[in-house]
Amino acid sequence: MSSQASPVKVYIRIRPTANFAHEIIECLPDQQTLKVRSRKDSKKGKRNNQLNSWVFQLNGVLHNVSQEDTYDRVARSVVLGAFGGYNGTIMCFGQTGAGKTYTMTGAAETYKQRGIIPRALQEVFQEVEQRADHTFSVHLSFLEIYNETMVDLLSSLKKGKGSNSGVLTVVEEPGGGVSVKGLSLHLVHNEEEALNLLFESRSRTLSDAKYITSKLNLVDLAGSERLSKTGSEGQVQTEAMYINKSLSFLEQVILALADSRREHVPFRQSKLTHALKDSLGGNCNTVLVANIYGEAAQIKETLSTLRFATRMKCVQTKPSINEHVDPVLQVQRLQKEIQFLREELSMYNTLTNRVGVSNEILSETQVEEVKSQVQRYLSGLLDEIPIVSITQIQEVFAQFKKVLEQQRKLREQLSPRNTHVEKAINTTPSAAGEVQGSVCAVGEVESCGYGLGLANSSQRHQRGVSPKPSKARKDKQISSLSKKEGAVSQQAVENATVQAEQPLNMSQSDMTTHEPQQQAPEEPQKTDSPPPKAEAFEDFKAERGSEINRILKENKAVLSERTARLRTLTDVINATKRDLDYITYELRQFREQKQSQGQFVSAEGEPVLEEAELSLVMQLKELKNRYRQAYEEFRSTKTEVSYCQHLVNQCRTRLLTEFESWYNESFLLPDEVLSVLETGPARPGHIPVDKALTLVSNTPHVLMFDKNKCPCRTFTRETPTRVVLAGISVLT
Ligand SMILES: Nc1ncnc2c1ncn2[C@@H]1O[C@H](COP(=O)(O)OP(=O)(O)OP(=O)(O)O)[C@@H](O)[C@H]1O
Repeated sequence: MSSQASPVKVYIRIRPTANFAHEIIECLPDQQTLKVRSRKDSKKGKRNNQLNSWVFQLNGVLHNVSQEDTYDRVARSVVLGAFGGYNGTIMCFGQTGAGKTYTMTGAAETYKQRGIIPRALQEVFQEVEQRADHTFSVHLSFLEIYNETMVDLLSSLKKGKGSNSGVLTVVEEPGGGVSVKGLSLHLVHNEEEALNLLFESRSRTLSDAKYITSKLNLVDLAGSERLSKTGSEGQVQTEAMYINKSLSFLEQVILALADSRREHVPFRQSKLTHALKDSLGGNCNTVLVANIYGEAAQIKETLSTLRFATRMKCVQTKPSINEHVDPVLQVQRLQKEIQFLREELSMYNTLTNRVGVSNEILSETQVEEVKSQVQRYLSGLLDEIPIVSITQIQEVFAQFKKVLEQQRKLREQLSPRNTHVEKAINTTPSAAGEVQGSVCAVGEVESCGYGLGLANSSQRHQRGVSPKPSKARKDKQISSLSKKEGAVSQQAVENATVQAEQPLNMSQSDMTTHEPQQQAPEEPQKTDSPPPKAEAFEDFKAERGSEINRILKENKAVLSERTARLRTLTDVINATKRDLDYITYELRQFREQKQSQGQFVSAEGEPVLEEAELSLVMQLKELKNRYRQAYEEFRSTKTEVSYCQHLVNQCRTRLLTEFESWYNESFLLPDEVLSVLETGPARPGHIPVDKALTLVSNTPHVLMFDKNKCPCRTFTRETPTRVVLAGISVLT
């Protein structure tokens, strides 16, 4: 597919600060220009009052811009582009601590401050729902590039496609794209599942003769700190060097791409540039967010980030639709179309009051209805079985055959089990049973927005697959349908409630049972016995841990509020469902009665809808609307509850972890370790006691707690580069 060159879009995001350097950095009102003024370097001790100034023209300057607006301006079009078959990459670049993770992932503490990745996932699944006429599949991968090693952060999860638990390698694809061989792909069906994968560690997809695929790369790059500034040594220095090296390779690639005279672009120099090859130089809508500090002390890093951002603006990519042709999917598409036309026809029959006329394969409910008619006919309760369609006649014969078959078996069998069979034959389905079955079908609102009197496609009788489902299986299906698609289970709501309301009081058992990975190791003996943990925890919550404790409480309050809303919605849905069932039953009774009396027709021979029937139909419509709305709100609230639940868990874990470290440092660590901690660059309050104790024999300056709390990274100096890949396939 032909494509036009399009420059990479570049945004600057400034981390909020109370010390914003207004005299140095100026954001112009067009929200696209940044002016930076700086005094020239003094050379050889001479004073230099000359000013340098630079103007950076970008696609947007995000200064004091919320997470929501950042997503709207930076990411939305790229994410939606993926639905049109365009690959997309959104990445953050910038100095350590300038806000890359905040922009990509968001603050761990609040739902409102979630970043581009969770919002992109939410948008993806909202779109999937809205585009009911397409078939989608979404896969998720999570890749970390660290010291030139690629790590699959979801490799431990089962059911991942493509994982080979071996070394990951970047491979060039025939079409010019790249992919990471061995990286596991996880099929996700909804936002909740996707977020769970993300929280646990932290695409490519399907569908028509013409189907499109796209992948979204959401990249949180490592910090671009200058090595000299980190003052690091040993292991940390090695890591920082790797990170600097891969970022400088990135810069080289950008330089080469921005220079039209350069023929060779050194993509293969590092894993990062190789993996991002099609994002930087290929078929992709690419957006860069350059994160900077607004403070005078960071001006050198800021300038270097801004220069990188400007160069990136010169890079052109060629986004094009990834369209493919698949004959198997062509068949699927036609089947879908037939299904759609059948539904349309059935809808037409219902609206024109051609009651019972059906041109499609009978649903489970309709089969049950025919069965009941046959049984009533055989027992003399019904004089004749009205003929409405070919498929219905076939089913009538099938039911007769079934009865004959059962009678034959009955005659053959002499064992006491016969009574069972006999019972089964003579038992007509109870009225309640019938209502229940039909209600499930009618209560479910069709995704295309109508479907009066239609069962959901998943509930339809699939004769080709299973012509005669057993009674037991049918019962099971019916009950599971009523649970799954009709009434909303209280269990999910209750689970959330339990979690939301769980108080966080510390006892010794809390520390060991809830957070086994943070379990305090054997405590060293100090001469002064430390205070009881429960007591110390209360002090900690009131002082050092007050902020995170406050956030935890806030999140719990939000969680409780959303859970309560979920409960209310559950009640509304269940009540609406009951009403739906009742009205459906009434309508059916009414129609059956009407049919037995003969139909009213107009002068033109059209069936006439009586007032009572019309009223029932209108009520049904109104109830379906109400049901659909409540159900939609229920689903989004459920996702929100699940997200808030994760936040509460994270805060709880953080509070406990920080308390553990604080307790260890305050009461358990030997003085020599504490003095090392005071002089080294380790962040206070974050050193697990067992690790800290090894300080005595190690180089002191290599400690830094990784803010993402990845257990294997406790002592990494920098955050590694992380890439979330969401692959989307669309059957058009
Ligand atoms: N726009 C913002 N609004 C509010 N807080 C922010 C913003 N940007 C960054 N922060 C805060 O600044 C701190 C550092 O940000 P963050 O961890 O995102 O930096 P980073 O660039 O990812 O650093 P690293 O290179 O170490 O990964 C975090 O506490 C974050 O919440």
